[in-house]
Amino acid sequence: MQLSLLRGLSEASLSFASSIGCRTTGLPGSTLLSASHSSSAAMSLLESAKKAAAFRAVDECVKDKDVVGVGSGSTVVYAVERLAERVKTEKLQLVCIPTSFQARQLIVENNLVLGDLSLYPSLDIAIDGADEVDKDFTAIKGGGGCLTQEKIVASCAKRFVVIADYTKDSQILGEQYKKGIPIEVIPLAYVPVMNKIKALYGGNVELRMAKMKAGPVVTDNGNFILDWVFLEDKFNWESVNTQLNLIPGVVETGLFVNMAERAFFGYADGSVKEKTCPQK
Ligand SMILES: O=C(CO)[C@H](O)[C@H](O)COP(=O)(O)O
Repeated sequence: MQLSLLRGLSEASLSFASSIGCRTTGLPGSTLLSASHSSSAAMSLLESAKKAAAFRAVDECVKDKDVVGVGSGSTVVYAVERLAERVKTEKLQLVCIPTSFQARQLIVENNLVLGDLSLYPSLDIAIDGADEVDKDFTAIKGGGGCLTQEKIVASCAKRFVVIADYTKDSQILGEQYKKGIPIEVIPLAYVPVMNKIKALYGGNVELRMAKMKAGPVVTDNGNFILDWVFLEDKFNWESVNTQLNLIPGVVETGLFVNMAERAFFGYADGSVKEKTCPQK
């Protein structure tokens, strides 16, 4: 099946499912059933793609005695699953460094050895998901709000490897991921930071709101997240990242520039597109 068709199927069924979620009365049961079936079919296609990327990356990039940075998000769940399988079957000795509360839980639940940056400040490899990766290997991260710890851990690793499904593989940032650049901020500074970003670069900046709690999302570090939806497509991301980090109150940005060495993009049929950064 063509990729665009797969993506269309996935998006159409997901948006249809969410639209009927608001008005389920009056729809015949069979319509609901088929909508939820096509929605879960699209979901499982994406899950297969994530799993393929994660398994391939762990198999190709992790070796015995590595200190491994464990990223956050739904794709990383499969990477941890594969790490645990390899530890069991191949008796690998690994130490895993988490990038979030979620990653820590995954490491512990999968009986992997948990470390931290004070004990292991130098990592062999960090494996993490991404919201989008452009042709220059610049990545947007932080869709799950864990960008600061993710960037710290990745910066301590000799190799930073991205795992993602095919929908994250773009020519330019913003081509597919429309939610903007996540930026972690100290809570008291969020309005001045929003105003400064808009004055510098235009676009729209929003405070990320929680879904199951009143008020904003609070990060693992006790901070807020801004999402900057940019309008231009010709930014020099290295310079933007530097400038954003100079705004007082900004903790870190979700722009990962010159960090990833390899990217593994999985497809629903189990195949994986591997890319290596030419600059690395
Ligand atoms: O940066 C992240 C969390 O802060 C995630 O890695 C990113 O959002 C991708 O997540 P997923 O694997 O669920 O698509």
